[in-house]
Amino acid sequence: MRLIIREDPTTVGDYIANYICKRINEFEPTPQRPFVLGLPTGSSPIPTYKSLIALVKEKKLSFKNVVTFNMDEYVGLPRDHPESYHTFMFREFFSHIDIPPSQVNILDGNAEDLISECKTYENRIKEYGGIELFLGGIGEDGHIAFNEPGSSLASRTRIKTLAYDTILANARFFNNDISAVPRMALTVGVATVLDSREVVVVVTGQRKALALSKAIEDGVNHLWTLSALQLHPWALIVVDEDATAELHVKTVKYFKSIERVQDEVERTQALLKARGKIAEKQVGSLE
Ligand SMILES: N[C@@H]1[C@@H](O)[C@H](O)[C@@H](COP(=O)(O)O)O[C@@H]1O
Repeated sequence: MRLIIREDPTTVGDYIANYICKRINEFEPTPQRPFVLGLPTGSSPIPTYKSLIALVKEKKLSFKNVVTFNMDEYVGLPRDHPESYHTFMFREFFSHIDIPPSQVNILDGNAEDLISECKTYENRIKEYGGIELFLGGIGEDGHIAFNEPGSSLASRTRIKTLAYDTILANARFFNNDISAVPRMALTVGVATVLDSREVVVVVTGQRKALALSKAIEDGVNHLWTLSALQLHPWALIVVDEDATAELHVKTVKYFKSIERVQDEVERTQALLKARGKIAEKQVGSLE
């Protein structure tokens, strides 16, 4: 697992957006072979979405051949409710980029048969060959998507009853009216996230600090479902300084040193590649 620390939520968003942009462009998606991207809601990914929108406007990135799968959706909230995740995603992201709406997948929390909705969602992900990169956010109790404490680490897309702490935390989006917050949600499971080829998680703010320390300094534990990322071969967590408040100083120093060494390796590789190209050109001009 890699941990990248940036100054504040804006620089975290810029880092993740550039990272995703690079991955999509390197993948060279086509209509036959789209890039499959998992996406979260919440306030934490908003700076990332803003930065991705800017990259699309600057023509550095296109979502024409990207297929998305959202992590979760409330049960019973009308689709056009201002706080449904469907409304959130179009308001904050999809309406501002060039993705065809037919390539957007969001769980339907109003489906007649919620169990079959969840099964179909898992199958649709499989039909696309799995998720290439899952971007996630976390709750204060360390939940990823809506995988509340105690969720099975082998869980799949399903109906989940929300923890009272999550209902309290999300009341801010419902005029602080706790009774207006839905009690249930549909969510991808921990195993659905772990199945993705790459997972990137955004964690910002001091209120997430305990969850971050539990997830990376303690062992794998279903009470902090983000900790399951320790089992993933390609996981990256991008955080701001505030979110590191509960980490040991040595943990922060360790991950910063890894980033420095990684940068050095990448600079050297770029230099060697550039020299190789120069050499190739010289050979070419002698021929
Ligand atoms: N189901 C969502 C999570 O997927 C999200 O990560 C979390 C964090 O929200 P915020 O970023 O606003 O703190 O909110 C909800 O619980």
